[in-house]
Amino acid sequence: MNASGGGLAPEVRAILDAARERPGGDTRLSVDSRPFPDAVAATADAGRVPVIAEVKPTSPTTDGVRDDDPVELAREMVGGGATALSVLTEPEHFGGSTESLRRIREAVDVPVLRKDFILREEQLDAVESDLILLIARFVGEDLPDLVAAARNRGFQPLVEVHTREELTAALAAGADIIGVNNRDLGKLEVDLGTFEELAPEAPDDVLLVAESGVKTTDDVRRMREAGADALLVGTAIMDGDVRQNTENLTTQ
Ligand SMILES: O=P(O)(O)OC[C@@H](O)[C@@H](O)c1c[nH]c2ccccc12
Repeated sequence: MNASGGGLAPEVRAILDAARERPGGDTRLSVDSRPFPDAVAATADAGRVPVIAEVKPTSPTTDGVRDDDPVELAREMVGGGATALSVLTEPEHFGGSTESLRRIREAVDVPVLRKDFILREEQLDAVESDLILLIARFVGEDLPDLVAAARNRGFQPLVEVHTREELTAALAAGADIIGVNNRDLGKLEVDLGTFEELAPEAPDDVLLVAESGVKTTDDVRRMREAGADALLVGTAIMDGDVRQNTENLTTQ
């Protein structure tokens, strides 16, 4: 299944339709990016859990909108020990903006991931970030070209997969940072077993991120035992005291 949208939840289809229309930047970016693998290694060496904390004001699977200043949320996440931040820039379904990302990246010194639904090369040029998300299912056969286009601009691509076939495609495209999304974009249901199933299939030199559905320190332990080098956590951090939530999940 690729960008045609077949087999997807209606919410996800709407997100993709909007993403297809979104313009890119006018000039090709050249980013001086903060190395994510070094940040992960430094956190692990310090005996903490590498967590990418996600600034996600809302989502199709969340009730309500969190309208605190995104920069303030980002600072609290870093204060709570986040190794990196993920910032939604999708405006219509996640309450994100490229402006939030720009301000956050200026305010913190950890690597920042741009979370959006990139489908075309020019969309990489909308705003600078350190990491950029490419979703294997949505970009289909364009994945190798987009990975190369992202790297040529200085971004570190994080390729998101959910199935064995997508993992194979990500590896063939040369991805070295791979996120396994525990959420099935067909039904929007979360199963931490997805990461457990796919992680053993990835070579050791790939940096593996467990994405979605991590709520408790038991979930953290489970994903780490299954081979997660880092965890991407949104909802469980955004819900309540952001700094405290981050601290709880980064302390092992
Ligand atoms: O809120 P959660 O369950 O902790 O999930 C975070 C993150 O993995 C999720 O927001 C996500 C994973 N892949 C995405 C792609 C686009 C937008 C959002 C996402």
